[in-house]
Amino acid sequence: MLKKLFPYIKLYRHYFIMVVFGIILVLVALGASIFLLSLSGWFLSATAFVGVAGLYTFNYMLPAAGVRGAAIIRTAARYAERLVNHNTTFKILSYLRTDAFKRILPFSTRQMQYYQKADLLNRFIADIDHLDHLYLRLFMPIVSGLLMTILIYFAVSYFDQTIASCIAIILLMTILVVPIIFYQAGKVIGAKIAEQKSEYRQKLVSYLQGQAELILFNATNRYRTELDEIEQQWLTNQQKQSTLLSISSALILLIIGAMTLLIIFLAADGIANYQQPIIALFIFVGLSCTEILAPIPGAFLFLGQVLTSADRMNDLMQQKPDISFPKIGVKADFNCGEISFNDVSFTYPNQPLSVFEKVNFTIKNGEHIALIGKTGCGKSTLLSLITRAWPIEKGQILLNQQDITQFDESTLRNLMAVIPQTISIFSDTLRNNLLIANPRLPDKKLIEVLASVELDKLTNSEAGLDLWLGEGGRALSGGEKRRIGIARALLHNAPFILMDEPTESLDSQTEQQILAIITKCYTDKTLIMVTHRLTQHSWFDRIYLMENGQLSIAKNKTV
Ligand SMILES: Nc1ncnc2c1ncn2[C@@H]1O[C@H](COP(=O)(O)OP(=O)(O)OP(=O)(O)O)[C@@H](O)[C@H]1O
Repeated sequence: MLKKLFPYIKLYRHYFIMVVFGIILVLVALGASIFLLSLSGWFLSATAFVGVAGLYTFNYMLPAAGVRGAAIIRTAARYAERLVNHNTTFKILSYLRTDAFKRILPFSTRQMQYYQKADLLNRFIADIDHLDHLYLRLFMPIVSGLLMTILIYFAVSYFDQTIASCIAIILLMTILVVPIIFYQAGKVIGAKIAEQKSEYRQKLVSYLQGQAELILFNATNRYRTELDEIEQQWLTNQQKQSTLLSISSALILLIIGAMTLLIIFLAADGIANYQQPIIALFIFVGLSCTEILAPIPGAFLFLGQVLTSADRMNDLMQQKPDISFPKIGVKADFNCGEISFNDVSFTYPNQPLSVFEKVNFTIKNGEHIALIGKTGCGKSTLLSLITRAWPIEKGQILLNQQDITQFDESTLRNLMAVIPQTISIFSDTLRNNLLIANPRLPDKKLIEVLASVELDKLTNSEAGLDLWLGEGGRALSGGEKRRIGIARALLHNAPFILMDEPTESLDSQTEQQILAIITKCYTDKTLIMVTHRLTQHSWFDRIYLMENGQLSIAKNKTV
């Protein structure tokens, strides 16, 4: 169990001072609370005991001031404790989220494909949130409970050693034994809740994203029923967890009640030795221990949930990236674009058949290449090997005679502009959608490039480059999205251009327009275009056919 939680417990060392400060404040708040109740109990008993005669002999002022002081300290310490401890938790959670995000950023496509987007989101939000129980619900109550037990022991033993020992033993046993019982009782339920929450969120996201298809195929109700079933199971488990929580509170009350009876019994035994109001003080110390014990069983009830979340985060965070880039790579020549594949073989993980076997070809600077082949023959895969989305199994890919593994990530990205099959439009302005390709360009350049891809009508509106695109913005047609992709590639201004079916699913007129833009804009770049329909074949220097894991030249301009 500790092994699973260790990576998260380790994080507390970054916030050591705040954690210690938090513990001190909890102790002050608990101490003030116990002192307040015990003193009030004693004060009431003492005043009743002295009766009217006490009006002249009893010092009312000092205990009353003590009660007031303890009440003020308790309120202030409780407030400060909440402030400090919640602040520490937020800091730890944000550190954890940032750290988790940094770790998954370098993951390869292979590693990312095992996680659905909704699952990742759930790990980042719900699982990390569960880990906050570790500090506020587990660590804090146990540590403060143990320290408070020691303090109470020394305070009460000033009056009576036996009663002090009795309180300390009962508190200690409760802090050490009760959590184990409730951890065992809540382990399975907690794990199920964490899993069901994740499953529900993933299904809900798919349900919302696939609304159009579900409605068209009349499958909304079926899907909704599955969703409701998971929700029902989740609620049932939450109900069981709440029942256990109530039982734990009842058990603590029972323990406190039994302890108070024992204190009365022990105090009554030595009644001749005490001033009578002191007995009330003992009783109220016992009763006020509820504050120490109340959060403990609940904390362990949630431990199963915390452990499942820790498992899910460990699974993500302990992976090493498949693809690593050197921190300082070799220098690249940005004025040349020559690419070579030397005996490159590649098989997708856990697949029986390889996609390529010993593929060899060289594309010279400025050449334009079309790559054709049947669906599923591996055209897109070939492009993704050049971008290092997947690690190659055997062979070598060279860009300007340098192995691609020797470039640092930023240099490799600056060497190539990629136009993928699906162009992502971000929910942002037209300007920011273009600047992802090159953040330092002035508006003038953006407008110029938009004009060259025949998208100037977008900037003709009043908003200009501030036109909002993506969700909630102006919906772009398929052809317009492709043009945005081409504009980004132009702004990136790299020697290699990789295009994955840039005219797929466009009507023939738009296709002609897009191809005309490509042939006009990329004349002096080295270009590889994956395509199914080859309409501008005279423009290409060579056409490669991919078949059975091999590349062959289907047409050569010079032949
Ligand atoms: N992530 C993956 N894991 C396992 N196999 C994959 C993965 N991606 C693609 N494949 C398989 O590898 C083969 C080549 O896929 P690829 O997408 O490169 O083909 P393609 O020629 O580009 O197809 P299309 O013309 O339909 O886009 C296919 O059989 C595909 O099922």
